[in-house]
Amino acid sequence: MGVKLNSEPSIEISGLKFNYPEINGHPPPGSKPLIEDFSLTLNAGDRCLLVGSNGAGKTTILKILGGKHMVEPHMVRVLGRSAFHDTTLTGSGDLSYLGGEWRRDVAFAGFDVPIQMDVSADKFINGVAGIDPQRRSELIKVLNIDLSWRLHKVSDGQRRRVQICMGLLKPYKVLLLDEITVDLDVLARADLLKFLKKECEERGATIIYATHIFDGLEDWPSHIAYVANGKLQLAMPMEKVREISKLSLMVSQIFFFCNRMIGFGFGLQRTVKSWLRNEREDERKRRKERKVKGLPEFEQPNEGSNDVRSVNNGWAAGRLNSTIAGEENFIFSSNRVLRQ
Ligand SMILES: Nc1ncnc2c1ncn2[C@@H]1O[C@H](COP(=O)(O)OP(=O)(O)OP(=O)(O)O)[C@@H](O)[C@H]1O
Repeated sequence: MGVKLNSEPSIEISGLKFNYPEINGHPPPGSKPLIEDFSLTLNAGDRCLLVGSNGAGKTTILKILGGKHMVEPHMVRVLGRSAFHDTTLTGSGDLSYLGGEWRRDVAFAGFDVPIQMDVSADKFINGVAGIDPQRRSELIKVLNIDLSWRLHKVSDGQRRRVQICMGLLKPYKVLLLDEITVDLDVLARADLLKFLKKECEERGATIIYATHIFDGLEDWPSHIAYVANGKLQLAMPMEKVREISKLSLMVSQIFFFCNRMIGFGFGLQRTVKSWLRNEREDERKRRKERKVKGLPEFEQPNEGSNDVRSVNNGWAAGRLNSTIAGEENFIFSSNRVLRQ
């Protein structure tokens, strides 16, 4: 799949393990890894949707890929390099990460700029040096930005568009998107998705997009990856998903795998919903079984593997690896917390 401009994969995740460390820099002793046995390979031109329920680990995976958390270099390679250890990846703009939570600042070219200050969109966008003027104009058009906007007076969605524009100014090779379209109106979202698809098809960019919003995405991804409880449940080209989905219509009980994809006909949203519903049912069953066994209904954080210290990682506190800034001080998944 994808535009094979380079035989080397753009993204290679092999046997990724990760756990968030505590204040002492280590994960709780004996705790189960949050991300485990995670492997995924994507090539130039691939557009991968990353789906999963709240708390599944999508943001964590994207942050690891964006070099914000340290993992062993062989576990995660972006453009053949370790995102955490090779700071030129983000510095050069080859790797761009746009986070989903509302953030007040934009980090661009190493500077933190408050995006709600009294400054015009023009100054903000045109103030970045070394950008191809044609690309800049195209982005301003795609995101329908009025350069005279004063950023402290515009709406959340308008401010968000300026933020996204800043994040896309450099012609990245790998783009990590963590639900960036929540504030956008339908038209702005559709135009942005179209632009991003073109970037993959024409320039061979690789995009991973974590989202819960499937409207208008039917024809967008080339691949889909479904994550649950930090584990990759499946990852495959969309054609294959469609094939299996069709097949599952004809033969209703093919095998477990297909059951996870059944919708009545292919519908991305329906398909993902059925995965999540199955996951929730499995979880309920597990909880029931635990109760019967006299165990606490919810798994305790330190149940599971014996030694996670060896697989951890550490935390890259304060590193400015993302195009849009913001280190989070919360421990819930990003979509579980209220925005500031
Ligand atoms: N800094 C942190 N320290 C400890 N645990 C964390 C931290 N950040 C997230 N977690 C935990 O990691 C798990 C996965 O969170 P993550 O944000 O990756 O999920 P997600 O799939 O992106 O969810 P959502 O769809 O809600 O955005 C959650 O259980 C969350 O509580």
